[in-house]
Amino acid sequence: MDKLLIAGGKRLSGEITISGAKNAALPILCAGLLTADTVELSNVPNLHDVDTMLKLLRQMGLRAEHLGDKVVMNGNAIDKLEAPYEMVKTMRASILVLGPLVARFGEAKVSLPGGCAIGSRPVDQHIKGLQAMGAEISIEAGYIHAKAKKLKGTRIVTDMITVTGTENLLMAAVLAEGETILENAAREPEVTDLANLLAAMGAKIDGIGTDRLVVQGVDKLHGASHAVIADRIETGTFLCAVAAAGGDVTLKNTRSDILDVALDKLREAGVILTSGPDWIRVQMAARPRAVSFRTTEYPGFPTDMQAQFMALNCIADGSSRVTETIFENRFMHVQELNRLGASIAIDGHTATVQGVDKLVGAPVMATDLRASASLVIAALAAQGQTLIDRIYHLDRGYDRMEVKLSAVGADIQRVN
Ligand SMILES: CC(=O)N[C@H]1[C@@H](OP(=O)(O)OP(=O)(O)OC[C@H]2O[C@@H](n3ccc(=O)[nH]c3=O)[C@H](O)[C@@H]2O)O[C@H](CO)[C@@H](O)[C@@H]1O
Ligand SMILES: C=C(OP(=O)(O)O)C(=O)O
Repeated sequence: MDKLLIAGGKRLSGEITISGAKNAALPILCAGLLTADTVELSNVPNLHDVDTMLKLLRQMGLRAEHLGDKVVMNGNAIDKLEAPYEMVKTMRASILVLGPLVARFGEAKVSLPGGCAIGSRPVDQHIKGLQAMGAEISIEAGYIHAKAKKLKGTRIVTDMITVTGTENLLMAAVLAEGETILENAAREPEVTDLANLLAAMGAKIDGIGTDRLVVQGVDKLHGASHAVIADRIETGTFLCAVAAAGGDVTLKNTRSDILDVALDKLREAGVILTSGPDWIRVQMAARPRAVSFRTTEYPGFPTDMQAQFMALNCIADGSSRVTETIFENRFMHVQELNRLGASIAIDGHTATVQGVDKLVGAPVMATDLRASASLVIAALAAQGQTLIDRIYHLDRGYDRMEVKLSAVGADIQRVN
């Protein structure tokens, strides 16, 4: 099993090119199920989750070629309307085939994802929305069976803001009969990216980028070309890495306007940031100042950046409070950070971090995707060597992270 070996204390300097967003690419690949025509994608990140999604879609009959950052897919021969447990258990985003399959083929059988390291993560809102659109849904032997001759547009108010729930219902609504209104919709840039692709495929969607999506169903969608939006979480992760290790790095092929709150927090921590339309430069020469925050839905502070900022707070001057409001169990990195010498105490949904002068390398274990990223950041700032085990979590969502970090001077290697 691969591990990362990091010798900390190196300043980072140079350029890193940011990949396309995992959380946009995954729903966008599922949108290939919605048409018999060809959809051409660029800026697709090279990630395990993308490979898993392509494997799932291919076994449904989608033809997909994947070369570099390009995917060309065609859905004119879909013949298996099922997402098996073996795949769904390795990637929760597999649930995103549910809406497109029911909308285009009137039927789907998708394994229930179950909980994961960060929370119980039910999909009741996906089911509630499809039922409101007329789908008959039963749960049997761990599978969601959904059937609808033709989905019918309606007004859906989800109980909470859900990212993949909004995406699933949006992909269902574009081929439903009549008007669907999605109230309380997620506004994450990845939802907007999916909506923009659907519009390019002929979907009629008003309110893109807002919390009220109004969709007029069409009989069919056609092919389109689309470049996946930059990964704001990969961007934020490298920004935190430079903030923690010190240095001067320019991130290319990314955007600052989809990371506003995280950038404000970095400035509060003492980081110098400058940006242009497709780049962000990060400079850090001092010890970071501690910053407190609460995770919330976009455009608030992203839960997917919580662990990385926690790592930064570990070596900051002062104490901070970090409150996680989206997932009930997203503090698994705390015990591992404490193994490196951090001083973090958890009380319910809030972690209090007392900044320490130094972290010292140790063997640690990655528990989920962003927890892994936080350990990499802490290891880059720590004295001595850190060995991070179970980095298959990291590979789910980061495109060659160790290669990108080595190129800016980090001492990081992948070992068995
Ligand atoms: C592939 C993808 O895009 N993953 C992202 C997506 O996950 P995901 O879409 O799974 O997260 P949601 O936005 O759905 O979850 C938000 C909250 O709503 C709850 N909930 C959600 C749906 C539902 O039917 N019932 C329910 O109770 C969840 O348990 C959680 O507490 O958004 C999360 C929140 O920004 C991010 O951390 C993930 O990186
Ligand atoms: C939680 C995440 O992803 P997923 O929803 O795929 O588990 C994430 O990207 O941080």
